[in-house]
Amino acid sequence: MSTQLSLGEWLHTLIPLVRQAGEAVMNLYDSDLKVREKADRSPVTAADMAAEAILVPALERIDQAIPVVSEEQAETGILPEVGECFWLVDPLDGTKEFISRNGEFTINVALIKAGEPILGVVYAPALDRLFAGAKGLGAFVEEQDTRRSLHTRQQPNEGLTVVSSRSHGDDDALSGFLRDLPVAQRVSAGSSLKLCLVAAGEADLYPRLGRTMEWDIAAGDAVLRAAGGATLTLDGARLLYGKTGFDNPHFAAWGQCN
Ligand SMILES: Nc1ncnc2c1ncn2[C@@H]1O[C@H](COP(=O)(O)O)[C@@H](OP(=O)(O)O)[C@H]1O
Ligand SMILES: [Mg+2]
Repeated sequence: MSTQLSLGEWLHTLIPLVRQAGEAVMNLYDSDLKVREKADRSPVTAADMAAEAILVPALERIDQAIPVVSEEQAETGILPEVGECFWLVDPLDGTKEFISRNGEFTINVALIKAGEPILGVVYAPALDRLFAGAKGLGAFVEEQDTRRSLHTRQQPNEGLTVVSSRSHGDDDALSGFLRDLPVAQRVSAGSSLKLCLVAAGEADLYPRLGRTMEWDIAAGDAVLRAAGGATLTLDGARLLYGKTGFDNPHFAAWGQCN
């Protein structure tokens, strides 16, 4: 990694940038949105584009040596060659939640090194929650003008709180996956917030048995790992990033796994 900045300095630089992208998204939240459907049939709006237009040039300016892979650029075929170290950006994750105006959408920036998400910032501007974390530095959330550190929790005696997608059902597969686990309750949430809820000890498990792309989850996964959690493939291996095509296999994100 050629950057002169440490992970702590990167976090310090990124947080105002991600907040700025969040402001641009919120400026469009109450407007009359035009929604276009992409090739994968997921929606995209002017808010996705506005946030990307802030994040991508800023990251490239700070360190030209680190390639940036961003969702909407990837959709138009702009995919840089990535080496050991690169950025993954989802300028608006949970676009469906943004369109239905339930607040559960996020701006996501992650730094990948050797297949591992080593730094991530996830901002939910409508909820006033910004999650961040980096390898070796731990994880934290900023809300209501205060910052507190985040840790995953031990599995409660009464059973697991399982969080799953609000908009992308994988119900049969999910029920099968959960059949032999001690589930106390199931909750739904949009976007990468699910990973952050596990990082914050507000949930214990997020199984995703449907399609996701690396930029959807890398920042939330970085926060989760920094808070003590793990994201595993169904074979039990740690999920890796920088895969051909940037799509993910099915996975389960755990607060604590034994
Ligand atoms: N069939 C599919 N192909 C590609 N991505 C999909 C998909 N179904 C869901 N997703 C991804 O899942 C994300 C939403 O996750 P969730 O269901 O957990 O809220 C979407 O992110 P975007 O909103 O950034 O497009 C979208 O990229
Ligand atoms: Mg997106």
